[in-house]
Amino acid sequence: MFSALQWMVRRWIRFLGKEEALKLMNWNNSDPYFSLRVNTTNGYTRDDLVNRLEDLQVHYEKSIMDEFVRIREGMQAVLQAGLLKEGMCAVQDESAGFVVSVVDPQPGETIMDCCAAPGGKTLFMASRLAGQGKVSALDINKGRLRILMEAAKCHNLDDIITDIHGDLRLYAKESTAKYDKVLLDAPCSGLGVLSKRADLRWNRQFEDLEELVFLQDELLDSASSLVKPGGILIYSTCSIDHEENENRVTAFVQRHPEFTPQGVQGFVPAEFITDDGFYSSSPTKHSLDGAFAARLVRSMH
Ligand SMILES: C[S@@+](CC[C@H](N)C(=O)[O-])C[C@H]1O[C@@H](n2cnc3c(N)ncnc32)[C@H](O)[C@@H]1O
Repeated sequence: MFSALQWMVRRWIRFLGKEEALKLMNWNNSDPYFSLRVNTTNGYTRDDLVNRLEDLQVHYEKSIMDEFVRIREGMQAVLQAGLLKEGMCAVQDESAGFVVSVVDPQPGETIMDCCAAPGGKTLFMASRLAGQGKVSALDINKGRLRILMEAAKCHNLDDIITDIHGDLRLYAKESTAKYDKVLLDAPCSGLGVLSKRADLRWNRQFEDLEELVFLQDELLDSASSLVKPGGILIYSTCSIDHEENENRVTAFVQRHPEFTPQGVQGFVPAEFITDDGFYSSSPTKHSLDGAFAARLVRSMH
C-alpha cells in the first residue's frame, strides 16, 4: 500500500513513532506541491510572478517565505510560458530556501558552496549578496555544474558566481583560500524529499546510508578547512534521518573542537528550530520537504 522499502518504514516507526510514520508515508504518496522562487535580481517581485500565474490560470498559494509561491498543478503551463527560461523564477522548495536563511548571506561576504550543483541554493545565496561579494560553487559533477552556470547567466548572477569543478576532498587539501561562510549541502539519502523523488524509495538500501554517513564525515572535515577563523560552516541535507543530521554534527564537533554549534534562532521561524537549535523542516509538521541545517562557528584561533 505504501511504496517504501521495509527498512525505511522500520526506521521511521522506530524514530518517529507509528502515527507520525503513517503520516509521513501518506505525505510521500500524495501529489507533491512545487514551489517557485521569484528572481529579484532580475527586478521581479512576487506580485509579478503571481500576475503571470493568474494570466496562465495556474492556481497558487503565497508561501510563508516572501519570495516564494506554491503550486500543485500547472507546472507544465509555467514551463511552456517560459517563466524559468526568462529568469523570472526558479523551482525551489522553501525547505531549501530556509537553508539559505540559515547561511544568511550578507553583502560583501565570500561564500564557498561545496556541493553546489545543480545550484538552487547557490543562486539564492548569490541573489542575497545584492551585487557585493562572491559565491564559489564547487561540485564533482561537471554536467550538473554546467547547468548551474547556465542558470546563473539566466538569473544575471554569473559575475557573482565562480564555478570550480573537482572533488571537495582533494580541493580542500590543495587550496589555501579561506571563506567567510562555507555551505556543505551534503550528498544524502534524500529521505526528506520522497514525495518528489519516488525513485529513491526503490533505489535506496540501508547500506547506502552507511556509505553516505562516511562520505558526509569526510566532506565535513574537508569543508571545515576552508572556513576562515571566526567564519561559519553550515551543514545541510535534504534528509530527515538523525544519523545524517544531528549525529553527523555531534561527531564533527568531537573531531573539531575549534567549531561550536550556534543556534539558528533569528534565522528561521521558531517552528523550524529543534530543541538543540538546529533547523529542521518536516513534511508532516510543515507540509514542506524535509531538510536539516546546522550553523557551526569557527573559533578565532
Ligand atoms: C544534495 S546535492 C547538492 C544540491 C545543491 N546544493 C542545490 O541546492 O541545488 C549534492 C551534490 O554533491 C556533489 N558531490 C558529491 N560528492 C562530492 C565530492 N566529493 N566533491 C564535490 N561534490 C560532490 C554531487 O555531485 C551533488 O551535486
